[in-house]
Amino acid sequence: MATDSWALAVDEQEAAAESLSNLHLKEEKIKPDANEDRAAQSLLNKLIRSNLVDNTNQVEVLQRDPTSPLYSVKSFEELRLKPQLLQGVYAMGFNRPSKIQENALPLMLAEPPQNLIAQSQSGTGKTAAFVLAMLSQVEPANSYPQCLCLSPTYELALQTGKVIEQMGKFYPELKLAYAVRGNKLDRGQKVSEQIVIGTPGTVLDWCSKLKFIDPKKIKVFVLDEADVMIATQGHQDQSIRIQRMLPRNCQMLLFSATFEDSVWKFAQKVVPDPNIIKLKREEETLDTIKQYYVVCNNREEKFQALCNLYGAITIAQAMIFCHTRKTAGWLAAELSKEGHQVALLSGEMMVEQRAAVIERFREGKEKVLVTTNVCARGIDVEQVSVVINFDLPVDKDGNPDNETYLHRIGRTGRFGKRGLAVNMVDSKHSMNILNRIQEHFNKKIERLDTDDLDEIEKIAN
Ligand SMILES: Nc1ncnc2c1ncn2[C@@H]1O[C@H](COP(=O)(O)OP(=O)(O)OP(=O)(O)O)[C@@H](O)[C@H]1O
Repeated sequence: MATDSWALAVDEQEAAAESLSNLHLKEEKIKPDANEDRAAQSLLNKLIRSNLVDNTNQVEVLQRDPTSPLYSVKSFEELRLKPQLLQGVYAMGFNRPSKIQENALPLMLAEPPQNLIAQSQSGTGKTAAFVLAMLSQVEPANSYPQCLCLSPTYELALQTGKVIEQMGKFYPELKLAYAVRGNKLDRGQKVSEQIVIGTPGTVLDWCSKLKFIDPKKIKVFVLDEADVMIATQGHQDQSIRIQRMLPRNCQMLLFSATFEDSVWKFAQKVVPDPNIIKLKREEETLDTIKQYYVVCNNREEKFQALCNLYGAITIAQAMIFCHTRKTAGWLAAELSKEGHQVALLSGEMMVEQRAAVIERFREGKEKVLVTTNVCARGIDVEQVSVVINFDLPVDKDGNPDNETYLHRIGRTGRFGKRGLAVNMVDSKHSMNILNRIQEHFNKKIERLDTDDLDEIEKIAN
């Protein structure tokens, strides 16, 4: 997150300078902080995802009881799900369990139910897994909450709710309630729905102050997106307070896309005696990428160099990365003035708007996408074969951000597709950054003269 907060800080500085010059001192703009951005990123990923993220890495399983046999399933039938649920799974187009589901589902559906902490990158099937676990444990004849799921934001709760509704489609007696801000019940009323999904603050109120839910009757407790959750002030404490109200034999499940120390500490507080499942991210490499750099003196020259390259890069689809929203906005506008069709993906846009832009890009309706690092993080657009670093990625201290560099232009070995990366260098400082990136990966980055048409022709092929 270091880079993100750095870029946000740069944006804030720019915005501050702007507002000073406009003498709008009192109308201080409220900017989304890095945490909100993390939740937005997660939502964005959900909105644009239509498939599982493939992963060939081995799943690491740490069982609470190492002597019990390790089960994994290769089909949904093996799980002996209720027929209505199996029907729901197939209606969603799932033919077989994903890698993480192969191991997580037997553990979650075991008798007695087991606690679980699971970590794997976004899009690997975690949500579908815990939704299935909740739906399997519910007794529809009982009209009170039995499964409780915490999500970091209202929007993320709605997304998970949709999955519950889809998967439970053939289970009409099963009902779902949303414990989110603005969803009001009358005093003294009780929630009759069997599954409750909500944000920590509201769920805590519903369980304690307002007593809409009897926490002692909860059988399955899910804490989703733990990494996003703990990034929001107060959510960690609220989640722990909710967990403390649940019965001892309640099944506790926690999911996270990343696993920093802070997430791990939190997970251990809310999930006693856990089984642990981890799936590493697929490694990315620069082996199949041709890397170049272009020397310029300032932003205008970088723009000119980009225009020279434009014909060559638009043979395929390209992404252009800038450090701040402001540069990205400026660049997209300049390119448009030159008559180039480009799309802009910026942090100022609503998440839904961002999703629409990415969707158009994915469908090939847009060939060039200008964006900032913060905005593009975590978005995998596989067909992109050209990446332009209009600004090189740096961290908050101005050092090269190698991880982001690799993530922007690298490919997972399996796809092995060829790619092209062009880095714009406009100062001694950025040349130094480039050299350090080169050294770090021990991969040569060639100089490119964008006035030399033959050379440009060569890189495009
Ligand atoms: N077994 C499966 N077979 C095919 N598709 C699946 C399967 N499980 C999940 N999917 C689909 O793959 C996509 C990603 O799944 P899911 O949302 O469960 O992942 P996730 O790990 O929870 O991601 P996130 O961390 O973003 O919430 C969804 O579109 C989902 O419908």
